[in-house]
Amino acid sequence: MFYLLPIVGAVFLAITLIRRRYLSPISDIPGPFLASFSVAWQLWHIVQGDIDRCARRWHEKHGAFVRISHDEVSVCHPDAVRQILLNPLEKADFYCMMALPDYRFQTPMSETNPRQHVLRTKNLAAGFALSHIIKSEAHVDKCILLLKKRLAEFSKAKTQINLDEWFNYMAFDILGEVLFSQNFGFLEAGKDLGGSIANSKVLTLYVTLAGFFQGIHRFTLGRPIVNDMKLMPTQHIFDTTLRAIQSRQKNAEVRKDVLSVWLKQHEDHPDRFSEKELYGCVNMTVGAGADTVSASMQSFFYHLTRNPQYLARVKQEIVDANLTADVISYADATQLPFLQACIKEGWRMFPPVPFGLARVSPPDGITIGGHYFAPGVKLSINPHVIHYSRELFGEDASQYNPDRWIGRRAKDIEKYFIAFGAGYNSCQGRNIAQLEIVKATATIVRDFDFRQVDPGQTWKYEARFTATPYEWPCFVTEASRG
Ligand code: HEM
Repeated sequence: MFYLLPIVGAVFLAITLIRRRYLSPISDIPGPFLASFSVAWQLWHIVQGDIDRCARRWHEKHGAFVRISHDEVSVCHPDAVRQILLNPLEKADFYCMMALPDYRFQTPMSETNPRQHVLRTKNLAAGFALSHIIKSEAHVDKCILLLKKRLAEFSKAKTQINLDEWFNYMAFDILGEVLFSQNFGFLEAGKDLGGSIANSKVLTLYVTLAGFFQGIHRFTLGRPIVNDMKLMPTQHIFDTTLRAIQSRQKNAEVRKDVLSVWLKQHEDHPDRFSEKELYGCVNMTVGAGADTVSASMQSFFYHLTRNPQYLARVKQEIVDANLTADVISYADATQLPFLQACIKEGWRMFPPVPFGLARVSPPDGITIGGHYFAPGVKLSINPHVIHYSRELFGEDASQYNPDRWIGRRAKDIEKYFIAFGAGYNSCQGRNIAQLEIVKATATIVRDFDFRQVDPGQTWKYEARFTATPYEWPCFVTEASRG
């Protein structure tokens, strides 16, 4: 009898593959061959780290819709953001993987139901509000000052610097100040303490891949016991968070930081905001808030270094505004329209989340651009693909041009700018990101000049759920301030 098993298995597999390829409601959508019956195409390009560029090439060839797996269509259409992200559609089950370190630690990010998501988000809203975050501005300044000190040291020593590392240290330390009233000490030490940064790269790869195999994940590394015994190979980032919380408990100078607001929320509503959820949310924030900021800072300087005409304009704008404080204030920096345009163009050219934000077609299905998608089909929007669309951003979509964000044209393209996502699931840390990025870019572009060691070298990066460039070493010099 057992000899029949392989035959039954092979027949079952063949039927599944044929059904997926020829009889699925998305069989008519063009796409890579492997994607027509499996998730193999996505997995391969996640491992390769080029899923953003590959998806873009397929869209350039086939237009608005590309089938990127047996049950998922990548969409790049003028109505896509409005109909997919701004509509309260369920998120794809991929997001369940975002409960970290394991499923007991649910967060808004891991919540796929839009109504439940709104409830979970409410617990965090007061902590993430700009009116609250801005109270930490002086402590953000401390970190930027320390970064400036380090850059000045590199300038004097005339040694090359890897900006990916230093911007990551800054972002981590600022997160520490804003969340826990104390930085992590990365800028002071000048190194990746405890391997947290290196580790978060491994975690991103693991989470992005395991999102497709959650059953296996839950029975293996996602089991609570694995986490409780600290066997998770990507444990460092959680340990970093836990250590920060523990050291905060002993800190006599704790301010009204983000954690204090969330702890109060937990005390007031332990039923709807459990201790596990609180810890999950802190993990989520630490995990989401460093490499994305490093990527943004790098994109700003990388593109300006290669476009000296825009660099000169941004510097002149700061000179004209007569901003002389050691660290430019948020209020002042947000009054610099060309600086803002350069930051935004940096995000457009390099969205730190260059991955398909996947939602599920609702019970009645959905029609986009005249094409009907049956209930249950996954529809995803990749910020990289959207941002490089000539149809949406114009013929010069692949060129760095901050001027596109100034004047009348800006309003037309604003609705397609999705570096922070859009709708109910959009980035909750945006205020923190903007506060630090606006201040740090304004201050550093005024006070330093960067020159690539090899000006012809393009940076490298691997696109997974997030992406952070590396390998474009620079020399830094202190700029004269007139
Ligand atoms: C420029 C830097 C950043 C960019 C471009 C960015 C972008 C994004 C994107 C695209 C999403 C997911 C949207 C989706 O899946 O539909 C997201 C989610 C999120 N981000 Fe950010 N992010 C940045 C910085 C930060 C920072 C600094 C923090 C925290 C301090 C943060 C916290 C979060 C959180 C908590 C979520 C989950 C939102 C939810 O599910 O409700 N992000 N971010």
